[in-house]
Amino acid sequence: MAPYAGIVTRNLVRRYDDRAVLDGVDLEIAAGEFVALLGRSGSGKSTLLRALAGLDPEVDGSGELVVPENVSVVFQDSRLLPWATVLDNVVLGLRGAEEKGRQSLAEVGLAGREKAWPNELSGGEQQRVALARSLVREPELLLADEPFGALDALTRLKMHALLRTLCEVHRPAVLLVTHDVDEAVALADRILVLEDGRLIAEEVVDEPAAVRARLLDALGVSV
Ligand SMILES: Nc1ncnc2c1ncn2[C@@H]1O[C@H](COP(=O)(O)OP(=O)(O)OP(=O)(O)O)[C@@H](O)[C@H]1O
Repeated sequence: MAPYAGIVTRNLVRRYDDRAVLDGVDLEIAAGEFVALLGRSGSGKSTLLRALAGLDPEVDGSGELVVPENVSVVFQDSRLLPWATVLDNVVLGLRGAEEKGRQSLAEVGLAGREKAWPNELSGGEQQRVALARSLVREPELLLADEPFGALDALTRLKMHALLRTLCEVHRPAVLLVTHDVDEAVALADRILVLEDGRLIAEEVVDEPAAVRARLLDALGVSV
């Protein structure tokens, strides 16, 4: 059987000492689907994402944990290497990928900046490089942990449009962790809410205004 191109978890549990920070998470994301994960601070969002990225050896799925092999992760800070050019940051570890790296940089709007150093770029541009670095690997699954959290509001809106376009072209499964209800509604096909390590709500984004109101309610924000 071909490997599943999205995510499946069943009863995913992560404990710190005796406390279950992930407390039986069942999650499915289909190939090409864009899912946002909302939750209050401390609800376990980053813990779940780390587990899905294979970065947490302690996670315990007494059921199943299936993720594709080719996973890319984007974080809130771009994590570029300061001593490598923009292009080298994109293709680092990939042989013979310069041309693809250039194409990826063009896709994120940075054609001509290949030889720049990371510190010559704005925060938004650095996140564009981080996106190019992810996409050049043609991931089946893109995990993003508040990738736009440190950007100003206008840059964030531009990055939303860019990410949507890139995902429509490349069609990875996406799990985007965010604090921002409006960001989730603008970007995702489906939104999940995590509370104390459990998924407590799910919304398919069909009527954005109604979905937004229900999500705020699920998050305990009264409007
Ligand atoms: N290394 C650790 N040791 C002990 N507890 C931890 C550790 N890492 C995370 N936790 C705890 O797990 C819980 C979930 O943390 P996590 O970072 O996943 O939350 P989050 O929803 O991503 O929060 P935020 O939105 O603030 O980033 C928190 O209560 C946190 O204190």
